[in-house]
Amino acid sequence: MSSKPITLVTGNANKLKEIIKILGSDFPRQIISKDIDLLEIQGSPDEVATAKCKEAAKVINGPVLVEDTALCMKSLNDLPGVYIKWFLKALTAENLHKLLAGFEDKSTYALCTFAYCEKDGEEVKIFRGKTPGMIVEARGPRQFGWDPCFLPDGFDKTYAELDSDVKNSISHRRRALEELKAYFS
Ligand SMILES: O=c1nc[nH]c2c1ncn2[C@H]1C[C@H](O)[C@@H](COP(=O)(O)OP(=O)(O)OP(=O)(O)O)O1
Ligand SMILES: [Mg+2]
Repeated sequence: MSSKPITLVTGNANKLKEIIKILGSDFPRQIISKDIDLLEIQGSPDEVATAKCKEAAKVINGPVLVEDTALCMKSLNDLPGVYIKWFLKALTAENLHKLLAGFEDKSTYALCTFAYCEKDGEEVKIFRGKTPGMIVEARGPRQFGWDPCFLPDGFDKTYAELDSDVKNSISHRRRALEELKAYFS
């Protein structure tokens, strides 16, 4: 495996902050970030992350890491899934819970999919993390996406209400990064 710095490509500053915090100072590879809004295809979370990674590898001459986050509602057969960004944009966090207004079952899981590739044309490695919970009316700071609407199982606070260290200890992103850390160490 190369020891070149890894370029993390994301247009989302909140994601970047969490990833750097979770990886911590003992991660063996240097991470540099690049803010490019990559084209996102339609498909499964793995397909979306893989396509993003290949796209990033074409732009960056070296190791690249990308991440895609999906929010999967059981009553909607896992939609909005990878399309959550557009649903959130259209509805805002204030109205997201209304998607499930006609359904008893509010259970939803957050899924984080990282895709890593050494360079353009090389195999793409996938790392996944999932956190189960449910959708509630927005509560807490409106700082990061759907955080105010997601109540992780076992907690009485939404992601937005939880201390960031607590979110980072149980989040979909944390769980995916544990897999990634295991691969790189
Ligand atoms: O932990 C999270 N807590 C709350 N909201 C979150 C979280 N993680 C992603 N999100 C939001 C951002 C975007 O509205 C959608 C995922 O879409 P997604 O394409 O992965 O993110 P993005 O386009 O903002 O950044 P990127 O440039 O890395 O693709 O869910
Ligand atoms: Mg995106």
